[in-house]
Amino acid sequence: MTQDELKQQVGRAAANYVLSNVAHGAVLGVGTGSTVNFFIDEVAAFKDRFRGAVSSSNASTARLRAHGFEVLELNDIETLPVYVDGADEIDAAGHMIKGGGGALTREKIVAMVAQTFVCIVDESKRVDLLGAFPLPVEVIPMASAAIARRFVDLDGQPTLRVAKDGSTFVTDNGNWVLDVHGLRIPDPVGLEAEVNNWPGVVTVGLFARRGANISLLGTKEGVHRIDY
Ligand SMILES: O=C(CO)[C@H](O)[C@H](O)COP(=O)(O)O
Repeated sequence: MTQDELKQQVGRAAANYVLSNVAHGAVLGVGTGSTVNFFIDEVAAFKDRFRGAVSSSNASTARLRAHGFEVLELNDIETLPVYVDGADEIDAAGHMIKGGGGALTREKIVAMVAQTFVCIVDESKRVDLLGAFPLPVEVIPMASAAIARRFVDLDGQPTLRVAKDGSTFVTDNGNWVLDVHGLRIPDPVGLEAEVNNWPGVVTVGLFARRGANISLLGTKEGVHRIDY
């Protein structure tokens, strides 16, 4: 199976999960990325079962709307039963690196409100130690060099993310992203707390304090569900 086929398989499994576990008329929390795109495409056939969705990015909002989903403002929602999102890495405790698509800040906000975080990944994302994937950090532009120096002090190699056209990548919130290579992260909860405290950091792409509750892992042998 190709990686895309594994992603499609978990997208379908996540659609089945929400159809079985989320009450009629509820609002869905929807993440960002190619795996989530498969989820959106699969769940769209059942959109009338839901009041709508809260989205974590402009890209997911556009895809949801193209399918006729109502996209609601998080400020108008009190509870979200489930948030479905992908990850760049996930460890045995459900801690994740996220932000490969640059949507980490809104993803973390929507995840904070949700009761259950369902992480959908193909098996290549499952790791014993976080950090082989460069850690995305959304920063206020004027702080980027100062924050980069702090990561160098931690033996990381930060690079400023560049868009496909060669310009500096800008998030949906108007900020920049540092991708920090070469980190080994044995204490993701501690590093998340530390980096969160640095002035100019908007969001660090460690989702550890609020990790996944469930992962649906796409493998050649089928989808494995892991509860944390
Ligand atoms: O965090 C994310 C976007 O900010 C994505 O969930 C993560 O990058 C995984 O993406 P994909 O499903 O395309 O592999």
